[in-house]
Amino acid sequence: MARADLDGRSIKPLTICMIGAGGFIGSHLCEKLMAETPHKVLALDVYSDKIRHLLEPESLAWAGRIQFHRINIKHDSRLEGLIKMADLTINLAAICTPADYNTRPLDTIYSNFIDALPVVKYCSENNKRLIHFSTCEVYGKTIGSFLPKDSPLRQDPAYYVLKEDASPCIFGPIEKQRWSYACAKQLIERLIYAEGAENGLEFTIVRPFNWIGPRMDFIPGIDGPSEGVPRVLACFSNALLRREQLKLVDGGQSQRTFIYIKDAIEAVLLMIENPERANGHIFNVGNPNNEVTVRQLAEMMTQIYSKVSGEAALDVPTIDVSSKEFYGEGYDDSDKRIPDMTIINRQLGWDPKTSLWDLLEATLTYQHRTYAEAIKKAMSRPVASS
Ligand SMILES: NC(=O)c1ccc[n+]([C@@H]2O[C@H](COP(=O)([O-])OP(=O)(O)OC[C@H]3O[C@@H](n4cnc5c(N)ncnc54)[C@H](O)[C@@H]3O)[C@@H](O)[C@H]2O)c1
Ligand SMILES: O=C(O)[C@H]1O[C@H](OP(=O)(O)OP(=O)(O)OC[C@H]2O[C@@H](n3ccc(=O)[nH]c3=O)[C@H](O)[C@@H]2O)[C@H](O)[C@@H](O)[C@@H]1O
Repeated sequence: MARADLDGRSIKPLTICMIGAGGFIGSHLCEKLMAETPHKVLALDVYSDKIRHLLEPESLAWAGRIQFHRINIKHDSRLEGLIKMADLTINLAAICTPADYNTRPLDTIYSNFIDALPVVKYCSENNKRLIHFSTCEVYGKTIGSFLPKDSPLRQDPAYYVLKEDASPCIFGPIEKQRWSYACAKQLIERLIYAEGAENGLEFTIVRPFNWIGPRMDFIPGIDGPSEGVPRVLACFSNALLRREQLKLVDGGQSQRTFIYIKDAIEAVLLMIENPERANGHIFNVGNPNNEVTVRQLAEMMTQIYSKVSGEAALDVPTIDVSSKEFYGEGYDDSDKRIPDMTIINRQLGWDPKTSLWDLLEATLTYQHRTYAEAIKKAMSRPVASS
C-alpha cells in the first residue's frame, strides 16, 4: 500500500543526507527509515558502529537504500555534493555530552556552531530542505528558578513550561562554560531562522528533551574511554552494571522529562514526510508526563535493574558528589524542563506514549544483555602493575 502523509497525499521516496547518522539518534532514525519506509539514506559520520547492523550483510532487505560515507564535516569537500544529491538534509552532528561543555568549550562551540554553518549554507544555496537538531538546553533555566524558594508562583506553569514561541533563553554568566553548548545551538537556530526569513530556506528545527534508550553514548572502559563521562543514562547504567553507587550531582535535585527514543523518532518521521506542516517550525519533542528529579531517576533505575538482572541492589545505592568534583569548574545546570506540546500536537498530531518505567525497563534490559558479560570479564582481569 502506498504511504500517505497526514493530508492523505501519497509520499514519494526521498533521498536523505543524514549527518551524524552513526550516533544514538541517527542509528534509530536509520533503523526506522529502513524498516518502514522506501526512503534512501546517505549516512555521514566518522563512526559507523551503531549502524553496522544496517550496513552488513549485503543480503539485508534494504541493501542499496543506505550508503555509509565516513566523513568529518569539519574538512571534507564531499559534503556539498552529498547535500546536492539529496532531497533533504538532517543534521545531527554535534558534541553533546555535558562533561565536554565546560572542559572543551572551544570544541563544543566549533562543533555546534561553526561546523554546522556550511551545512546551512549548502542547503540554502541549493534550495534543499534542512531538518536541524538543536536542544531543549536553548531554554536554559526556567523563569521560576529566579523566584524566592517559597514563592507560590514557582508552582504556576507560566513560570516553568517551555514554549517554542514564547519562552526566553536564560543562560548563566560566561564563566559558567556549561552554557557554551546551549549558546552555540541558539545562534545556529537564529541563523537558520534568518536564512528562512531572508533567503527562503525550508527548515525545521528540533529541540529534543532528554531522549533516551538503547545505544545511547557508551559504557566507559567497554565501548568508550575508561575516563569518559557520558550522559546520565549511561553513567547510571555503568554504575549499576559494575555494582557501584550512582553519583548524584549536587544532590540530584534537577528535574528532567525523559522520552523513549522510539516515541521521539515517530515525531521525526512525521516531520520528514509532512514538509508542508513542518517547514518553518521549531518543535519541542519530549514527554511532559515523564518528569522526575535525577535522584528519583537513580532510584527507579536501581529498582528496575535489580528486577532485570536478578541481582539485589546495593544497601546504599547512591552517593552525593559536588558538580565541581564531577564535571570540574564552570558547570551549571538547567533546573527543570517541561516541554509545551501545543505546536507539535497542532502541526503533526503527535504525542509521546511510553511511560518512564516502561522505557527504563526496555533500556536496562538492553544494557544488561549487551554489557553484563563484558563488564564481568573486564572486572575480573588483573589490574596491570606499573
Ligand atoms: N539525545 C538527546 O536527548 C539529545 C537532546 C538534545 C539535543 N540532541 C541533539 O541531537 C543531535 C544528535 O544527538 P545524539 O544523542 O544522537 O548524539 P551522538 O553523539 O550519539 O551523535 C552525534 C553523531 O555526530 C557525529 N559527529 C559529530 N561531529 C561530527 C563531524 N564533525 N563530522 C561527522 N560526524 C560528526 C558523531 O560521531 C556522532 O555519531 C545532536 O545535535 C544533539 O545536540 C540530542
Ligand atoms: O538530552 C537533552 O535534552 C540535552 O540535555 C543534556 O543535558 P543534561 O540533561 O543536563 O545531561 P545529562 O547527562 O543527561 O544529565 C542530566 C542530569 O543528571 C545529572 N547527573 C549526570 C550524570 C551522573 O552520573 N549523575 C548526575 O547526577 C546532571 O548533573 C544533570 O542534572 C545534554 O546537554 C544533551 O544531550 C542534550 O542537548
